[in-house]
Amino acid sequence: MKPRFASVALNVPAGSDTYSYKIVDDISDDMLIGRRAVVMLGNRLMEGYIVDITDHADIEEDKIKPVEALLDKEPIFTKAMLELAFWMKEQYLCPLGAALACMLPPGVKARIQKMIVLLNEADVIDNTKSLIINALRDNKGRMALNALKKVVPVKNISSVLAELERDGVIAYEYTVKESVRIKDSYNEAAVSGSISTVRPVQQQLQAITAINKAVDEGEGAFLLHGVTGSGKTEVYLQAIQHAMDIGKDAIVLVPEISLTPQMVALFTARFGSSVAVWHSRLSMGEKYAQWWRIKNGQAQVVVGARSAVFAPVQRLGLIVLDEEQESSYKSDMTPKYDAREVAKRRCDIEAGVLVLGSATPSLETYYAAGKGDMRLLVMPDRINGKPLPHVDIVDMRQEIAYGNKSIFSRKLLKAVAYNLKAGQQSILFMNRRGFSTFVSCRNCGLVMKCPHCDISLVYHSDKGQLQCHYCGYKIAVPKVCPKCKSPYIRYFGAGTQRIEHDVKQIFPHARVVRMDTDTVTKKNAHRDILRLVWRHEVDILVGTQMIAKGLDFPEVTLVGVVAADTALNIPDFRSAEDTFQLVTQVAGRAGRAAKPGMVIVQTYQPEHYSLQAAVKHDYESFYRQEIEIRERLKYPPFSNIVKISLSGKHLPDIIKAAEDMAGELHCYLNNMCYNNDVEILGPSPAPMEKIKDEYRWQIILKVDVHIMDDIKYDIKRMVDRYSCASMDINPYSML
Ligand SMILES: Nc1ncnc2c1ncn2[C@@H]1O[C@H](COP(=O)(O)OP(=O)(O)OP(=O)(O)O)[C@@H](O)[C@H]1O
Ligand SMILES: [Zn+2]
Ligand SMILES: [Zn+2]
Repeated sequence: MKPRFASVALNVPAGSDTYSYKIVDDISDDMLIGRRAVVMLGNRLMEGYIVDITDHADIEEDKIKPVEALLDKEPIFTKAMLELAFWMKEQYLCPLGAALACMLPPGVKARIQKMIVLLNEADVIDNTKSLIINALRDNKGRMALNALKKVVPVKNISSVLAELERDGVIAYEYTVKESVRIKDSYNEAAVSGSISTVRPVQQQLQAITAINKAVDEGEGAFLLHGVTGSGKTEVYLQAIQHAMDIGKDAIVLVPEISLTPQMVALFTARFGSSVAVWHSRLSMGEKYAQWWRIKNGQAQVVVGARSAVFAPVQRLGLIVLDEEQESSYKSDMTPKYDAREVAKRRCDIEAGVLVLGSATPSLETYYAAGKGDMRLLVMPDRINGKPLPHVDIVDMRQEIAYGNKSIFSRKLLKAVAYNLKAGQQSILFMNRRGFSTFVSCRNCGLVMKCPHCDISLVYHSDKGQLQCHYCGYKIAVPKVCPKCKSPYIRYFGAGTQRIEHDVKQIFPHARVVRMDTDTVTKKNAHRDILRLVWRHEVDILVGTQMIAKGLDFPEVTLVGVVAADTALNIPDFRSAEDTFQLVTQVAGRAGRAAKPGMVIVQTYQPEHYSLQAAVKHDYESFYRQEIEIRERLKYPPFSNIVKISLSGKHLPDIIKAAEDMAGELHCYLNNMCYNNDVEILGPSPAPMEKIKDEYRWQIILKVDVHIMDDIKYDIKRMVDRYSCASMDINPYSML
């Protein structure tokens, strides 16, 4: 037989994509490609993934080691998934092994143990050898290498073992332990609810028809732009049903925070035990079980957060991304992938149909739809002809001029009072948690900052603590200023705790509940709070982003955006877009059922175009103004952003590295005559200059979309030469 070699991808940070190993077993190529295997790299045993079988090796044949062991009974990656991984490697410049690793459930990573097996008890004179043989005999002829090393603590044990193996006295074996214990399969899907039938309305029907046709044809990409409460979910459900009817599978991605029990119940009510749920709150064992349910075809509908885009469905029909504008679809860890792009690519490879849905599409996506890269489906009306809520802007400067120093405008207070009286529910939205967002000394002006991060500490009233929201550092609130010893400590800036506190003072009889990451830490707390709201056992719900999107509470008629400026003032080119989206989304929680809704937006910049457009529910107008700015300033979608981050404990080193790298970049672009196609911003300190004792500098490149592929590998190579540097292509956070 001709020699065969496996190209094995390993999840190691640097180095080649694949390494060659000899195949010794008599197994067909098809049973090898996509299979997990144990191989030796240097003197380490590693788990790797066979991505190809060839008849030639990339190094001299006699230097090539054999594949030590094959894992699983059959390949775990399909050819399509391998192709997707190869694409990710090029797109995100990540190691091939890292791309493949994120397609497996976290628990699948094997713990590999090298075992020594005694084959015959030869008489030996060598002392070490007889020690080894005796030890093995005492252990029923089989020992893990590590255990043996403890019993026979000699330095040269490896070479002695090699001799014993050559003489046929011992052999090696590998035992592979999956690091998860498989518990009972996760059973969220079993709680099926009542199957309500919904009759789609005209605008839904048009969308459904178009998507279904594409699913039949196995090709197509859509942007479903439907206002809040227009019934997008029903479109997804019908399209999924259709895919299932013709024997295909569907993946539905939702932002982690929208993956509420309500959302899951909606899918399980419709599709029962065909649903697999995939989110970060699952334990490793649960994820592992779900993954295999999908892989084995027991689940045809996967509902999950970002990483569910890799769910191993067998016959992909449809991938839906709800709230496609959400930044959480972009991973900020290697591989730094964008689930929207991965979904698109996966659909192209596996003849699936992509549906991106949103009331406030990202600029990039809407631009792509405008160019014809995907088809635009519009649902301009709310279900049952419900009007969109009336939005009022309150100029907080005038409140101050009037002498109102409270965090609530007179208008908002009046509206809350009215709602309480009328027995209707209200939502107060604030996208910062804690009580006061910064604390300073009135005497010397010292601002209390985290000693590890260049960030103000946030006061948490329930614990009497100052906390850093980046590293978790906590201290008791100081009684006197640490610098000048003055007792006059002042608290500025309101967070959700403050809103809750003040609202309870003003309306002592109101039932107020707060929902943010501080109040949902306990298991089921999230569900319990939403249930209270659902049963109308709450009058006022105070919360962060967590309550801004997707929630469908019929009794909520008032939404107050307490400080629209917090999002607007973030130093990021997306801040206007984020603000428009946030205000539109949170406003969309109001007046979804019988009673009309009302929204009050408090701000110090009432004239800002993102707020003006949000007031009118005018996405188009916002888009036109924002896209013009993006084009003028060459921001995405008119360029690709490459963010090069440099971080480390020693600031001068970081600055030096940043300057050196910027010099190299300028020189490179000059030599390649790319000066007009790439703009270099910085080096400069990151907006958050220090986090967890690490200083952070950055260089931002705005790269013309046409030359990105020509230069990205060169830039990556430059960045890789600096151990303190990393790069991210089209990041979602510039902080
Ligand atoms: N054809 C229909 N007939 C009656 N009710 C419907 C129909 N379609 C959807 N609904 C109901 O309308 C409400 C709003 O729908 P849905 O939550 O899907 O809106 P959405 O477009 O996802 O909004 P958002 O962007 O705010 O999440 C839901 O309560 C849903 O059950
Ligand atoms: Zn002071
Ligand atoms: Zn900190």
